[in-house]
Amino acid sequence: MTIIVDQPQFENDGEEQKPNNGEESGLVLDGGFCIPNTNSFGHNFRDYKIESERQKGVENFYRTNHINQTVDFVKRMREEYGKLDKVEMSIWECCELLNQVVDESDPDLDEPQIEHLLQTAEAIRKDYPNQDWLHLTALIHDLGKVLLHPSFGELPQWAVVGDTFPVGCAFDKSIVHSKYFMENPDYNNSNYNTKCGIYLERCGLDNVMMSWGHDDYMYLVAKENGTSLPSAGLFIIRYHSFYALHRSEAYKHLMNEEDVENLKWLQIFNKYDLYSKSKVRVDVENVKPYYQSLIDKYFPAKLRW
Ligand SMILES: O[C@H]1[C@H](O)[C@@H](O)[C@H](O)[C@@H](O)[C@H]1O
Ligand SMILES: [Fe+2]
Ligand SMILES: [Fe+2]
Repeated sequence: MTIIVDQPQFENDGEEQKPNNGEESGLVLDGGFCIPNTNSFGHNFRDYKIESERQKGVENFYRTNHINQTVDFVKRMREEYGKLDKVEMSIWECCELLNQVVDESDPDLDEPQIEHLLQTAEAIRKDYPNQDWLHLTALIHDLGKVLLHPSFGELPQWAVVGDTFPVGCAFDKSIVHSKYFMENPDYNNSNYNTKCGIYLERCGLDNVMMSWGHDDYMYLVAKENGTSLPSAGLFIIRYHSFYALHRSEAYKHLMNEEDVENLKWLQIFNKYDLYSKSKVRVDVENVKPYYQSLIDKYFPAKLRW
């Protein structure tokens, strides 16, 4: 594991970094980051087939998730949490609040959530020192998990964490533990169970309803609070759990051209999100001033959640 945890010295020319697609800038997808062979438990990453107590819990999690994430449920959640009337707090306060929640869907993570945020952000910062928006995106990508906290109504795990997928069209086989979709009421609904379902081909992911969880919620919070993060940053936040798309290439027929461009950044980001989960602790106080400066640049001091 090669994450440098001491505050790295980067030259910052203070210039706004515009995202572009990987091809134009000649970005290499592996940016020098070293992918470890095993997770904190000594297993392969995202191996959902291993026989273990933890995996039983994860499988049970996905069963409930796949049964309950329906078009109706997503509509209700979007409406309720779109009000942003639950809490008022800063981004950093939310990072700290997140330490009080546990993600039961994750077979790889065994650290407090803030460790994961900073490990991801520091690893990506090392390889892409000039893309400050990407560092901040990494820091905040999982903040939507505060939906598990009592001050947000303490939503159940299945409504907050785990991989996401579109609702309103057929569930793809590549989704983790996809057999449990057979028990989802939308599974037999002929409006919802075809390749495009209620959507048009190439309609753009912005027009597609994703299963409700921390991705879509954090996207909404960032957008509605007027963030100046570029569209690629918002795309990463919104679709980082959509493994069926960014790993298995399912649902590509729903993307428009902007999605295709943004997907390149998501695929870069994913490696850091997934493989930086390690026992190497980040010195939070040491790196906080840097991340606070990014928060000040891209967000208001207080946000509505
Ligand atoms: O279990 C994990 C975890 O909940 C992550 O935050 C999410 O982004 C992943 O997609 C999921 O597999
Ligand atoms: Fe996540
Ligand atoms: Fe994450």
